[in-house]
Amino acid sequence: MKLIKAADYNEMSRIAADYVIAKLHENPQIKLGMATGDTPKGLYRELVSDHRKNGTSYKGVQTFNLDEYIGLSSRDSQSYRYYMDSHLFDHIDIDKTNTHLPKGDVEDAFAEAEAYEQLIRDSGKVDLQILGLGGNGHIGFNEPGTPFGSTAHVVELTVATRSANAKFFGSLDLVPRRAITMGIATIMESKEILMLVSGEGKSSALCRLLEGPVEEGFPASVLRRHPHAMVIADDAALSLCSTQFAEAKC
Ligand SMILES: O=P(O)(O)OC[C@H]1O[C@](O)(CO)[C@@H](O)[C@@H]1O
Repeated sequence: MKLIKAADYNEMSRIAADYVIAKLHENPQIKLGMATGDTPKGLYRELVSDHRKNGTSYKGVQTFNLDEYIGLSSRDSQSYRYYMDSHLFDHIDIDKTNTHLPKGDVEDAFAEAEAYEQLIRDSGKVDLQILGLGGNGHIGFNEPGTPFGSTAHVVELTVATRSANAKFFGSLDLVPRRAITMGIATIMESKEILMLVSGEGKSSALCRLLEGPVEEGFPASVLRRHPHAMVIADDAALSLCSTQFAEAKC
């Protein structure tokens, strides 16, 4: 796993954007795996700004999001579909029919999870998967203990994850209890993975990812088995990690 150090959130976002844009120029039909949450907002802001300034086109791009809350429709301002439209898709020239997320407002969430896995498989491999890091090590909504072999599935969210996301809903009670997420095997099928980590609050999780064992109890640790995984972390996120690792520039 490769580690790139950034001074702060803005630098992390710019480095990530430059990387994504370079990949997009190499392959205008790139399949991007998208993440939500606070962390990638700066990346999306940079992509929008580059699109406006330099005209980078997304006409041939397909996207596949990691997850969606069960029970929220695409019009709900807390749904991940709404997040993606408002932070990125509405501001670039992407064909929205090429942007994919699991549907949260379906009758049969289990069937939707299976259909989403199939859709990703039928589309070929995701070229570049963007990830954030949950404080408990979750990636997508794969909570600690999720088997590394898991494909897209319905998940009961932990209180830790719901509490972390209560900031978006205003109260814990309003955070949905279930979600559909790509599985860990789905994520690991991507040709390349780019994880973004920012802030002191993520530092102990980041150290465990960089220095701890690879184990299902800490889902993100699986990335150490991926041949092309890269983490861009800012100084605050690296602040608790061992000096030796924190100073390593790969
Ligand atoms: O970027 P944040 O808001 O810290 O969230 C980290 C991770 O948690 C999630 O929001 C899910 O809880 C992911 O989508 C995200 O990658």
